[in-house]
Amino acid sequence: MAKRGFGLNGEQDKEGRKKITKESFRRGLRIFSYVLPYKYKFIVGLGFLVLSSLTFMAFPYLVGKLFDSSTGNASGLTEDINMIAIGLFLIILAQGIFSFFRVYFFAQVSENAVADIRRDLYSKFVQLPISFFEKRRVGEITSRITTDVAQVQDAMSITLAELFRQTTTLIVGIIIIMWTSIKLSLFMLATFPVLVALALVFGRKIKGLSKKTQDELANTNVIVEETLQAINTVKAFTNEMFEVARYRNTLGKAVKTALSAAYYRGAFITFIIVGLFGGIILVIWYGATLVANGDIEPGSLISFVLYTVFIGASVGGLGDLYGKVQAALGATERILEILQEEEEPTDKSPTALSQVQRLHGDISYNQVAFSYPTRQDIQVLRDINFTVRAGEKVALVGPSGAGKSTIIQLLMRFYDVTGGSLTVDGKDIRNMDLTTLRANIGVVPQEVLLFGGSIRENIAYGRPEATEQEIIDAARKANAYDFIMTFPEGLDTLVGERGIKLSGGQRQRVAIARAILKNPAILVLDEATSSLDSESEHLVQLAMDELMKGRTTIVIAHRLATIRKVDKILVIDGGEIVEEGSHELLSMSPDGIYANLLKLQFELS
Ligand SMILES: Nc1ncnc2c1ncn2[C@@H]1O[C@H](COP(=O)(O)OP(=O)(O)OP(=O)(O)O)[C@@H](O)[C@H]1O
Repeated sequence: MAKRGFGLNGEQDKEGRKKITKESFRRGLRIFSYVLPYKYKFIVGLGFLVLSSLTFMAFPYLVGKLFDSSTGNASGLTEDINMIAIGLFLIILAQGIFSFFRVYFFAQVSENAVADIRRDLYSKFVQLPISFFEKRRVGEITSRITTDVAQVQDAMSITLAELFRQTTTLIVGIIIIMWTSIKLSLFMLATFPVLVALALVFGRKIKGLSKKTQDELANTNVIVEETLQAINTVKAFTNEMFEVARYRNTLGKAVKTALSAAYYRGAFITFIIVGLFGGIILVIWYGATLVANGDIEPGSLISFVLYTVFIGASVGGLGDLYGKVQAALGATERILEILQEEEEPTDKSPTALSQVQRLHGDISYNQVAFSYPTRQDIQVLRDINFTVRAGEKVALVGPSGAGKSTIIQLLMRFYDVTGGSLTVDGKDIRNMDLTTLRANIGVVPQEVLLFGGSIRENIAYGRPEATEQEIIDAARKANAYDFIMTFPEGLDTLVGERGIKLSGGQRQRVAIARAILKNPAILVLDEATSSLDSESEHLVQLAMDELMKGRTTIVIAHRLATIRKVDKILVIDGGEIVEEGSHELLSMSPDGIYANLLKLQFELS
């Protein structure tokens, strides 16, 4: 099951709707700050909305007059049937033109405002700390930027206009019918509120169900997303049918909810038809007796009935809109919650990267302890003490889950230490500018993920402003240039989706070229666990050696053969440093973990 919504509070139900209270409404209105830059267009759109809503109200009046003049009951301006018909036509024409401009202007406002919201959300997402993403599923985060924003857009363009139109119809309609005949109006209104109340209760139930249907559908999408992202795993485990069954199951649930929603929707429509038309028959019957008594003109009865239909339709529509406003308020709340999340303290100025101060690369871990924010009960690191002087090379070895990657994550300040301190060039990294720190660290990760663009773009990711020559030099140093040139499009070869798929060793060399281009003072090499063929391995190793020159390097080593030359090896186990020393020293103590790991790997190979 997807976790739903962020920080749902008491006023927000589990379906993500928001009770319409004064407070929630006031908070929801804050999203309209995004409309402010387009306020003039918004006001013009609003003007057309008022005009189109009001012109429409003249329609029943003129139809009544048309009827009166056809039966010879009219006088003055409304005597001429043709004139009234032309008037009617003009009104409809005006209504059509006003509606066009209303839609046009509101679309301009909502499309732009919504793009601004999406831009801000995205910019927020990429600047939020890693811990934010660990607490949520990707599908859930993307739905903020897609579904929730779409709901706000609906609210800004359609819902708001409809709300206004229906309310105007209701109020102006009631005023006009009162003015036409108090008696008939009172008769109509005596039957109407009952229908209104029932319609609202019904409407609410339906909104709840349709939201539930949407959520069930979202759950089915989560399965599609997850399995498509990990399609290799699904196939490797021959779990296709298992996934199909899982998907079918959730689809079944969605259909069940959708059908139950449809049942209520059908009943609602029946109720509206029977109830409202029944009401209209009553009004016509009573109105006919008034006409027979000479209390009102026949034309007025026709106008009255038309206004009653309008009023009825707007009441039905308002029930629908109530749910939409609720949903939009819920979506707004979730969007605003994200926009208020605290970003990482990186330097966002445009010159930040070009003016980064270069660090020496002295690193020191002082009694570092750490637990992940999502699992605070488990201490992943305890009492980690070591220093790496600028230019030195240190290797971290140890069993899987020992805490090696965590040690690196702390250096990147993806998380803050929970005990002790971590200094670079003698300064606690918590007091250091985050952009400076990260700009000085280059990472070649275990699993290199390339972006879907060209090889050139992927290398230039290390320094987007790099020149063509610098990119080529970096590719050469990384032993990547030769294989890149074997592709017909060279550096322009697309990788990933729709492009060429690079082998593990090739991807690593692209990542190395990227790191060379970044030219960091500190380097983190996370060795691939999967071994490459010896030719590829040799090329990668040479590229790594080139990359390490003159940089402080921390290697997470899985294949011990590659780290004999490092200055110091730290053996990590259970979140602690259990052995420390050079390869020669550690391999000499026969009972040591390192010596045993070495023996094990030797036997395996
Ligand atoms: N993001 C996370 N949230 C919570 N716990 C985590 C997280 N990442 C790792 N852990 C836990 O922290 C411990 C150390 O993990 P870490 O990835 O540092 O080990 P490692 O030595 O790098 O292992 P490997 O060699 O398999 O990569 C493990 O028990 C792991 O389950």
